[in-house]
Amino acid sequence: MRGVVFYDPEQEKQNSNRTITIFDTTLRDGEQTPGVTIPFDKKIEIASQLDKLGVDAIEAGFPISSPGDKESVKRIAELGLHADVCGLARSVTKDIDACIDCDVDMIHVFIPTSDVQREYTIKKTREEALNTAVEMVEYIKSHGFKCMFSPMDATRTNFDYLVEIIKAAKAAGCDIVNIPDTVGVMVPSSMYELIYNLKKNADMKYDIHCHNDFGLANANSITAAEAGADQVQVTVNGIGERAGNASLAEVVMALTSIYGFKTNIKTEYLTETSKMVEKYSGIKMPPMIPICGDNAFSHESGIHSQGVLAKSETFEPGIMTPEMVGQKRRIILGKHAGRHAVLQNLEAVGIHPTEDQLNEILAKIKEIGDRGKTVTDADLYVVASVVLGKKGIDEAIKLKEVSVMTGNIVTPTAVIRAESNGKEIISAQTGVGPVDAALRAAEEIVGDTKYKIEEFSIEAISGGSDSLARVTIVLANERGKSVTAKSANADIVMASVEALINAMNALSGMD
Ligand SMILES: CC(=O)SCCNC(=O)CCNC(=O)[C@H](O)C(C)(C)COP(=O)(O)OP(=O)(O)OC[C@H]1O[C@@H](n2cnc3c(N)ncnc32)[C@H](O)[C@@H]1OP(=O)(O)O
Ligand SMILES: CC(C)C(=O)C(=O)O
Repeated sequence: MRGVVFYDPEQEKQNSNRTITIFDTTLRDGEQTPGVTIPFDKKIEIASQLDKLGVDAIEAGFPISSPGDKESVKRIAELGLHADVCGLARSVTKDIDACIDCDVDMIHVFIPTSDVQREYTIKKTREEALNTAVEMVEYIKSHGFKCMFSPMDATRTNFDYLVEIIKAAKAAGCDIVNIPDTVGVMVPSSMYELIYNLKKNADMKYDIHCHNDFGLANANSITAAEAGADQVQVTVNGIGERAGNASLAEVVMALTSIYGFKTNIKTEYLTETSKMVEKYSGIKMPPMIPICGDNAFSHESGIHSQGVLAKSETFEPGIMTPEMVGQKRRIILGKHAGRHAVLQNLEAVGIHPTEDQLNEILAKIKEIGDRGKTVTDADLYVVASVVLGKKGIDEAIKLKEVSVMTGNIVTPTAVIRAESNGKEIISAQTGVGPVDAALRAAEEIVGDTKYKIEEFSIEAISGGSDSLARVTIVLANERGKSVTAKSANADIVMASVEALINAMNALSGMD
């Protein structure tokens, strides 16, 4: 294991000889997140992205659950992906038949084995549940499909019974047994003991499926791999029932970067995959989530920024870099910033202040930060322009008027009047909505191919219909230089246009 005090080279050698396969269940357990339905076409896109990422298996859905789910599992199975496509089935033949109809590669059949679930859900005795499981595995195998068997709630199941049912499933031809920690009650030490003892008593290929009720899903999954599990079940961003599942990015990076295991994941696609699932599931990730979160490689504190600028490993793990996971390192300016960070951000856009100017710029940034604002690239440029007496804000684009027309029987249309380099310009555009129309019109002020909006996000700062809208825009010029600008306004169209004009002003100053 790397990055720990007690480094054990023998353990690292053993781990590096093992490839842990990744079974992704974003489209099945992930979609069981309360309130989440991923549209059909987005499921197809996510499946293709997961395949590009290199997951070994994709649980595409639960075909019996709805005609729509069955259709999407079938369509994903037809894509000809490199990953095995799997469908979920209860221990009833109609569920298995629905998976067979989809022509998946693998059928995942489950039956509750803990006393509480067995008695209160399927109402079968231990013996009846075991016999049903055997029948179902035999049914799947007789149709020529790969079979994964899950004794559901395995971690609350009597150990001797668990071994007995696993042995029976193995004898019936099951290819891999999944051990679900259905309600997330394990801790790493009990998980290690369970998998180690299962391997000893019922030698089999094992998969692990951990829920995050106590926040231990990732740790338990990794420990299961250490104890001998061959495969881990994960979801992108850890979405899933209740508190969710183990997170694909976090488990994969810990397995590979810390423990030295191999996986087939092309880690440079982790962040784009996370962003795709965030968008299509509607479950917004907090900035501080590991690996793919916006803050995962961001530094605002002056001491950290200075260290990272000198050598990134001072305040980053080093064994995992932003590039490895498709991220960017960001030096954020705010009330905690220091001179090194400000200087580097200015020099990156060709501004070279004197010592005194730098101190003045820093003081102004702290003033803005103390008012609770993050200082965007656009803010920094305006501050630097004023301090350096260089192209001031007076020469920038000045917004004079924004008017929009929208409704159910008119095409959304916007008119913008602005002054650019002393010349008045009026532009009008239509769009899919009022914000789109207004942004198109604003872009036209400088010529619509000069800048490209790389990112646009809008959020309501306070609740209610009178909430302030905060817009963040990342704008790039033809040479690939980009700036971030924000604006807040009670009117979403105004907030959007102001953010775009702020960004244009910052970029035009750098031309
Ligand atoms: C831990 C997990 O994530 S398991 C997967 C959970 N996912 C889902 O439930 C999402 C999709 N589910 C659905 O669309 C529906 O629940 C369906 C189509 C599967 C079943 O719907 P319904 O027939 O209306 O039953 P309902 O959902 O109310 O109850 C579940 C039934 O499945 C039975 N059941 C549950 N698990 C199993 C199992 N592994 N094997 C056999 N039967 C099972 C229950 O005993 C109950 O049967 P009953 O109706 O005879 O009492
Ligand atoms: C179907 C099984 C594997 C499951 O999702 C669980 O037990 O959480």
